[in-house]
Amino acid sequence: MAGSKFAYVKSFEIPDLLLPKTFIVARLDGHGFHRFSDEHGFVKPNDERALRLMDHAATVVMQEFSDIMLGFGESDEFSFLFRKSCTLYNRRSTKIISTLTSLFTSAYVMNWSRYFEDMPLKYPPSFDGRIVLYPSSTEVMDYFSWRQTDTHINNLYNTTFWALVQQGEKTPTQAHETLRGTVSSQKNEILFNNFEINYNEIDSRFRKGSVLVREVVPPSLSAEGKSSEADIAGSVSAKTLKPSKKPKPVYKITVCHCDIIGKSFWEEHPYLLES
Ligand SMILES: Nc1nc2c(ncn2[C@@H]2O[C@H](COP(=O)(O)OP(=O)(O)OP(=O)(O)O)[C@@H](O)[C@H]2O)c(=O)[nH]1
Ligand SMILES: [Mg+2]
Repeated sequence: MAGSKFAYVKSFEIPDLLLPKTFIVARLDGHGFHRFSDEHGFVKPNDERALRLMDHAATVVMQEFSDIMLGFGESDEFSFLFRKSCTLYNRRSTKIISTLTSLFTSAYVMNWSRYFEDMPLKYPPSFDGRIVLYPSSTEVMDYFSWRQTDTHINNLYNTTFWALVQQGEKTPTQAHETLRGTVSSQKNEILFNNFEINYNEIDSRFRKGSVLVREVVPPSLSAEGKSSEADIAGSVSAKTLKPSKKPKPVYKITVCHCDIIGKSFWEEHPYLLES
């Protein structure tokens, strides 16, 4: 319909470009997962199948979008960090977040039966998505520390709550009452003294969440790395005027459940915050 008398309506579409040279963080969150987890019989407080499915969907997203350097997931949410120089879709905000959210959701649905073999999907799950821009690496590191601290706080609370209900035979109201105003050390004591649970021995997947890192594959281990090196050597020996190619780094995505609070994780992976 370009050129028709109706085409003026296009001018109402306002550009929504993201500020250049800033870190893009996208966070997706399951919509109404309180009900979704109940209806699909998620184990309380943590369902390993559900968490692995989230990791799988996030890996699909990171394989598709090579500008995403890091993912962090807990419960029904996943955060993704894009490299600062990312020019994906000319940094159009809604194009990025809608494509990301829809790919994550379809990957979640497509792989559901791998993780929930005996539980058919009863209705289509959905996720919301948002983008936040951060000006420097300090805020990016603090963002991920914030999410992992949240994982810890929620998991310690939920673990203690469900121990009181499932093993301590308290009603949910009584369990909430017992936990009201308690600090971490008191919850640890309740777990240890009443249920012989050492919180630090609980699976790190539950305590720390999932960290998906785009790892650099050393050139010697990557076929692409080798060919890039050959390109450089070739361009020098042939004495052509072609610009010499920098070897392209080759990446793989690894999943771990490590500590990302503070600086040491980032010092071990400095390229995550480079341009
Ligand atoms: N049993 C169980 N429930 C889970 C698990 N992971 C997530 N959930 C549920 O998902 C909810 C996620 O929290 P929210 O995102 O705040 O709740 P929500 O219902 O999704 O609400 P909105 O995000 O606002 O739509 C938790 O409160 C749990 O009810 C799990 O491993 N086991
Ligand atoms: Mg949610």
